[in-house]
Amino acid sequence: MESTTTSTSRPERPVAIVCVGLAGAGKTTLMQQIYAYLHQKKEPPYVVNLDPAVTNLQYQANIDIRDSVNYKKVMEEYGLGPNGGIMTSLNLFTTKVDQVMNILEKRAAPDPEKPDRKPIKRILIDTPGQIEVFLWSASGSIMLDSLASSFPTVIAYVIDTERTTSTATFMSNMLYACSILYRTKLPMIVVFNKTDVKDAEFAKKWMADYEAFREGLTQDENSNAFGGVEGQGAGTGYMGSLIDSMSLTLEEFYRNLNVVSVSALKGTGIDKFFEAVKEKADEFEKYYQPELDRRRAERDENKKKQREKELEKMMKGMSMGGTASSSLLGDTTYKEDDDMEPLSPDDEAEDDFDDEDDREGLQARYEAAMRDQQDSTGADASFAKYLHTQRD
Ligand SMILES: Nc1nc2c(ncn2[C@@H]2O[C@H](COP(=O)(O)OP(=O)(O)OP(=O)(O)O)[C@@H](O)[C@H]2O)c(=O)[nH]1
Repeated sequence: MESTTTSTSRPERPVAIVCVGLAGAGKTTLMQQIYAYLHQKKEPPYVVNLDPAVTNLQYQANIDIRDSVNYKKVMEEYGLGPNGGIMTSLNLFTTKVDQVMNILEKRAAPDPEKPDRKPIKRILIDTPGQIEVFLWSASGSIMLDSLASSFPTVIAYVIDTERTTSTATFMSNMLYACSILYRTKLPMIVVFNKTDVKDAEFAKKWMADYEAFREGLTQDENSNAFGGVEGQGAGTGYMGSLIDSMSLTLEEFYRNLNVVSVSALKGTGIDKFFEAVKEKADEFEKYYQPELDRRRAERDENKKKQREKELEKMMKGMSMGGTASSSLLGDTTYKEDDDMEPLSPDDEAEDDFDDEDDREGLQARYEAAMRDQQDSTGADASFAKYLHTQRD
């Protein structure tokens, strides 16, 4: 990957690790293992649990969505099913995202009042197993955007290795990972978990060598894994040729991933996991941060233009031409350290406007995220429709 912009040098920031994966892949067990590992190294992480439906957390979360939202009550009150309940709970929690970010930012910096307390180095985020509810919802976007705007953020996509041994399930998992990458635009680590039950070497080989994957595919076709008539291979052959071409298409995607094998249960592979986190966090600073900065500058510029337009409209409404009105203003430039006059009642009104602006900020981010969802591809649009039915 070539970087076009150089990242500005920043003080070292904690890395946020967001654990995502299908239900039962082992996210919570991995979080628990990482938590124990970091405590042992005397570098305790800051932990955020975003799974409102989890019943038994094996680690101590610093911020827990369940403290703010009662998922069961949300389901009852809004007459929702489990997925709708999780999504609504996340939406409700998102209204607190600014508070959460404030806390994280405070904990990431040294506290002069508590010189013994070391700034955190890692933030761990556990997410619901209903992966789409988190990643494809407005609240998921807001949370990830907020995290990535303050910290290098890495996605750890956890896979149950034992359940991905056929070429078809493997490909489904990789396509899922690919869609997460497109959705989040964040660096990703693929974590093959449960390697105490099934070694992940076969999967790593499939990702590194197309011929090896092709061989696995032929074996699956010959063993009738795609539902053809016994002894006659893979039915129409459609599945086999689709998986084959997908594998070629994904070669570029595989090249930019870090892949690690762990057993969250036994605690193996955790060192390698942290090496991958370090690599991806560096990649974030080098390649993703400049892009984020560029997008932020573009957004600010658009906002400024919009304000200028509104101002011009307002001036026209007051029958004051742009030039005439600007000539009524002195050419004083205010600086941050200029002495401030006491606030007049008018100024106070303006201050209220700023507060209002802040409140509208969250609303605007919701709307932008929703728009984003609807502006996407056809599949995305049908998903948005699904989400609407969930909300209704
Ligand atoms: N053998 C083995 N079992 C594991 C491993 N990691 C997790 N498990 C088991 O897999 C099951 C699911 O683990 P969880 O950590 O709850 O999975 P999750 O992804 O958080 O599940 P959801 O909360 O439903 O999304 C549990 O029974 C774990 O004990 C592993 O490395 N090896």
